[in-house]
Amino acid sequence: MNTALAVSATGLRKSYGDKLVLDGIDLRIPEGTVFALLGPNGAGKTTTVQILSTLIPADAGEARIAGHDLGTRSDGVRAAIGVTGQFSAVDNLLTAEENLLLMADLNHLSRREGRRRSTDLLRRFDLTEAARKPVATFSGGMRRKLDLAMTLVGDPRVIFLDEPTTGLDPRSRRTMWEIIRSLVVDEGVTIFLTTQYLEEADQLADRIAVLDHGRIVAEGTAEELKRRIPGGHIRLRFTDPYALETAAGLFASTHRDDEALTLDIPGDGGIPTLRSVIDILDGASVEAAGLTVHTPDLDDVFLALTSSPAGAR
Ligand SMILES: Nc1ncnc2c1ncn2[C@@H]1O[C@H](COP(=O)(O)OP(=O)(O)OP(=O)(O)O)[C@@H](O)[C@H]1O
Repeated sequence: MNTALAVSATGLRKSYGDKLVLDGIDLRIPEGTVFALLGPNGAGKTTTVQILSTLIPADAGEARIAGHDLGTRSDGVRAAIGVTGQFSAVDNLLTAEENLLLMADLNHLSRREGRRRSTDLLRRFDLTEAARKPVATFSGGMRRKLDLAMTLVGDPRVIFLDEPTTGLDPRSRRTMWEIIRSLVVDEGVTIFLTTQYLEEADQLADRIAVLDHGRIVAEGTAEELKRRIPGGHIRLRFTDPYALETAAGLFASTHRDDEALTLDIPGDGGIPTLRSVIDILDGASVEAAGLTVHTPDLDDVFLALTSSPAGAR
């Protein structure tokens, strides 16, 4: 029954001059999930976030965020969302605590409530020790954490994270991932994430949309996307060469490895394909010792679906 949508959009379009940046974007993001908008540089990710977070108007299309219409209730949208982006709101000259208290003021929290939230968030983001230090002395990872903590002061239901881990080292990236996951699991917030990192989308997102030249060229779970492109296969393992030989004769196109006693059959890892492979083996009374499904990784998906290769950036 969990069908409430945190974000829904139809036909979002945006041009700058005669450059078409978004060419009709449709989105449906259920509450309490992580959605990743994945795309190469210039695909239109930031523009999408800017429109959905009321920073810029769309030329056409409709959207509802946390139940509020973007066109007619932008104040309601703003009250329900948090945005952390490539241009962070963190003030370098202030301390972490001062930044948080400033946010509390901007959100009209009482002094007492502001202090309480700020102490809470510093603890939760492991910034208590650094609370009284100027942000100018912070590492990139600490700064990102503070940026997200500042967004949380307003208790948003939908959080837009525009490339939240770009430039972070692997350890800081993992810390951010854990924080993002805990926001969804513990508080049921909805995360709208943009990223150029396939691994990030794979790790975090319930659903991924691939944006290219202002259009969504594919959407699904990471597994669904991986299954959509060629390169996937089902690998059968046998214990004797005779079984391998017999099995190889049963399928039209295969790749066999006589030393490893394996046979690769091209195809997706969907249930119907698996069932038909097993049925064919059963029909010929050939017994396989093991079966594994190999799907291409998201890198393959990205390269296959986007016209400007990820590696060329
Ligand atoms: N204010 C603007 N005026 C003119 N063109 C713009 C403006 N903002 C964005 N664009 C253009 O729109 C296209 C999409 O930009 P956008 O920032 O949304 O892409 P992106 O997918 O977020 O890329 P990146 O990963 O580099 O941030 C780009 O070609 C960009 O040059």
